[in-house]
Amino acid sequence: MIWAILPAAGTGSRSGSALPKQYRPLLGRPMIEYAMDVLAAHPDIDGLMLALAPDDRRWDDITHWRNKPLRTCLGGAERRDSVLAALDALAEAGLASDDWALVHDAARPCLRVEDLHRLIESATAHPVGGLLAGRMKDTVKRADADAQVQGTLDRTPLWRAFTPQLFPARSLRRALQHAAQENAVITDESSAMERLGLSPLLVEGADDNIKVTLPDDFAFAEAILAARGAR
Ligand SMILES: Nc1ccn([C@@H]2O[C@H](COP(=O)(O)OP(=O)(O)OP(=O)(O)O)[C@@H](O)[C@H]2O)c(=O)n1
Ligand SMILES: C[C@](O)(CO)[C@H](O)COP(=O)(O)O
Repeated sequence: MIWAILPAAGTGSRSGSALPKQYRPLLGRPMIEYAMDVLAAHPDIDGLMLALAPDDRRWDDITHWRNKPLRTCLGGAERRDSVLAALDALAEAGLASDDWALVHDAARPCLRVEDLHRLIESATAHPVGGLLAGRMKDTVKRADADAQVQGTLDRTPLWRAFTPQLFPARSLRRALQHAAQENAVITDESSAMERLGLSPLLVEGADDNIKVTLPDDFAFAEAILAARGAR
């Protein structure tokens, strides 16, 4: 089974939104619903698990999303903790040894079906798992505290990590437990696996799989979705 985990317990403080950004409407629909639709529609995804803020009651009476089971759990202080809480909740419900966890930011509404399909095909055939990512196309500078260039990096081996990130659920849970015990700074699931010496597979995905982070990103995401015919 593949469970889609959507960490959605953040406040979106960088976005300037009065609402938690994952619920800010895009073309009239809450942002989170775009990713939920794509994930729930994929035949290989068996259910959705949302990690939510303590005061988030939006999903209390919703048990399915597009005919897939929808579960919720209480998220944590950091994204890492929210993903681990979702894995703990799935484990309590009985994680099988061959279950997979596909973690996708609720703040990435523009996920393409074809990228999701390619990730599932590639990552489940890889001994570690993998993640959608984009090759670095710009020249990359390293700067000092005053934003003065200190050097230029070779961009050839550099990629930008996106989500979804797809790993065996039990392995990912152990990796995140380990990171939490060491209070390691974990900003994505792959880095938790990397800390154990594992090398996840990078699966190239579309650059328009943006994470809505700053105020200007809302209009950018709406333009991407509108160009695909969302209304
Ligand atoms: N404690 C947290 C923090 C973040 N997230 C989720 O992780 C995703 C990516 O994180 P980010 O873009 O950083 O969201 P926020 O933490 O809400 O944004 P900010 O850092 O601007 O407050 C978002 O869907 C967010 O809801 C979460 O589930 N639990
Ligand atoms: C997981 C992620 O989207 C991969 O790029 C990113 O690390 C999330 O970072 P954030 O600071 O929690 O938005």
